[in-house]
Amino acid sequence: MVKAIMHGCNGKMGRVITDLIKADENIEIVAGVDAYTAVPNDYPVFEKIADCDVEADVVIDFSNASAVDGVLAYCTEKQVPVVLCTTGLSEAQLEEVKESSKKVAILKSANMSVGINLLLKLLQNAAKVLGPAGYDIELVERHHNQKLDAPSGTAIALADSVNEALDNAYTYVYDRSQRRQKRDEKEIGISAVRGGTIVGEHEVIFAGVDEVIEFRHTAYSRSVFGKGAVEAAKFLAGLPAGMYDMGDVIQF
Ligand SMILES: NC(=O)c1ccc[n+]([C@@H]2O[C@H](COP(=O)([O-])OP(=O)(O)OC[C@H]3O[C@@H](n4cnc5c(N)ncnc54)[C@H](O)[C@@H]3O)[C@@H](O)[C@H]2O)c1
Ligand SMILES: O=C(O)C1=N[C@H](C(=O)O)CCC1
Repeated sequence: MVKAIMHGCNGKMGRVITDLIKADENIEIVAGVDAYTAVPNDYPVFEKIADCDVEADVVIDFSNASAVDGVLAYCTEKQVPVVLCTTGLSEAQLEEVKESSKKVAILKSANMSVGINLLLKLLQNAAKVLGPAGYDIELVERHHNQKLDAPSGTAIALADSVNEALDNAYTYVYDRSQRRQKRDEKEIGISAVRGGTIVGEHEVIFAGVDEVIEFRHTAYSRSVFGKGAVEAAKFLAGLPAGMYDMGDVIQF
């Protein structure tokens, strides 16, 4: 039985994962961490991860970028692998994730769903054909009105996947409002929409002369992320230091 600490246990994703793990006989939550503690839980909850003295095999993190430094410090010190799902990390934090992965197992993914992880691969084939053929590449993401970061971590991951297939020759443009010029051929435009309770939508648009090809992923519930995170936690527990991603968990 894998013992997990749920970091961000009282947030939207923390609640989804708590329910999923209750129904899974191979993993249990032995402790939670959340700055907001006014929620009844079946496991002990600590306000800060540094206060958590419960032994575990893995940490699952869905919290806030400001909390991630503490998660990395805890996991490297206690030698507990971590499934890092929080988005909106700074460049310095991304560097720290890399450094920490030399000391402990880290699985970082902006999106735990099967669909997005498949899309990351499919897009590379499309980009290799459509990029050199001169198709313009644009990305649109839509999320709920509570989301703090923009663009989504998934949008950045999709753009990175396309860009990697094109020898990283493209730059990202997030806002055209101050520009009075045509788009560059080697741009990926990334637009973010926020509203209501939209769980998560991503569109990757290849626009050519007289034709448009679009790839779209829609998450209808948070359980698509939750299921992936639980599988990732079971996969990561006990693994040596290193950087892992959902491609290691889902074998396509
Ligand atoms: N990788 C994925 O598949 C995926 C999917 C959904 C959400 N996310 C990301 O996960 C994060 C959380 O999403 P959410 O919708 O659950 O958000 P949320 O705001 O509903 O929940 C976050 C929880 O973290 C807690 N928290 C914040 N700072 C903390 C701290 N310093 N210490 C302890 N707890 C703290 C909050 O109190 C809250 O309960 C976001 O960054 C989001 O973008 C990733
Ligand atoms: O609800 C969120 O917040 C989500 N965040 C991730 C992102 O930023 O890509 C994944 C989708 C849901």
